[in-house]
Amino acid sequence: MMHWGYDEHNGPSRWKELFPLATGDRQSPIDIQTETTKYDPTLRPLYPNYDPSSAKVILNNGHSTSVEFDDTENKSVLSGGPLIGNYRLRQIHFHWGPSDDIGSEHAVDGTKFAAELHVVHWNADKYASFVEAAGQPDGLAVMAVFLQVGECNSQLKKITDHLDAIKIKGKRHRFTNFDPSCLLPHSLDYWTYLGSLTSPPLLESVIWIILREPISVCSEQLAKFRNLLCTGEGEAAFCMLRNFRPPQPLRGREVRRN
Ligand SMILES: COc1ccc(C)cc1NC(=O)Nc1ccc2c(c1)[B-](O)(O)OC2
Ligand SMILES: [Zn+2]
Repeated sequence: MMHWGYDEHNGPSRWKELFPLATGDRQSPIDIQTETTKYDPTLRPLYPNYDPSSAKVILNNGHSTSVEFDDTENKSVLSGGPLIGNYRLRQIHFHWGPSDDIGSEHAVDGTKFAAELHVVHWNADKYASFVEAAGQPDGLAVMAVFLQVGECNSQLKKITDHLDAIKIKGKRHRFTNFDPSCLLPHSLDYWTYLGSLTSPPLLESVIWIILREPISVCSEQLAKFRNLLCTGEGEAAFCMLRNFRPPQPLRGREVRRN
């Protein structure tokens, strides 16, 4: 396998050949069995507090499209929920599939959504950098939001309108004055569990916070994500039709809800 991806020859079923954590006991995503989630009265409300000027750039990294934020100071942070202290916003990105009936990474009682937004934060109270935090069991906090196919999402349009400019892998475009809270649903009720990155290096450093209410996305917007290329300048063009990892074994982990 030359470089990991989501095709038959380099996809999730083969990642364990290069990334042994793939078979670890706190891997993500998972299928959330809502009947076995445990209400925890000690869980606090989520408190996202983002400064739109932290947004810097939107890019195509060959595996997804991401908006990167200035994480050199605590300008945009997530606190509350299951978290101790402030987790600093680093980037947001999306996962989707080749058709509207699949695409999310986490599932709910076996049901997948059309796509999934990940809002990635790192524990800047305890660690000096994202990469250091990514190696620690309490290093990262990722808020996941399900995208349910239906009405076009006018807030998501701020992202999909820029995808043509970053069609090719490696392309980046200035993208500022953007507060990712605009992509959150009305309710910030959530499930939470301990897991991992869902793509290599699959590090087991993520406190997952999955919002229970989805946001909407329409087929035309999903088609724009699939129009991105996972190939670079001068390479044979291949579209980014899918970039989701299927659910992984729970291995006895508890999923709590507020
Ligand atoms: C330590 O990992 C890196 C080190 C240096 C660079 C430049 C990139 C990475 N990779 C990385 O952050 N992946 C990554 C980060 C966060 C999330 C995911 C993947 B996801 O599971 O999809 O959602 C949350
Ligand atoms: Zn992700």
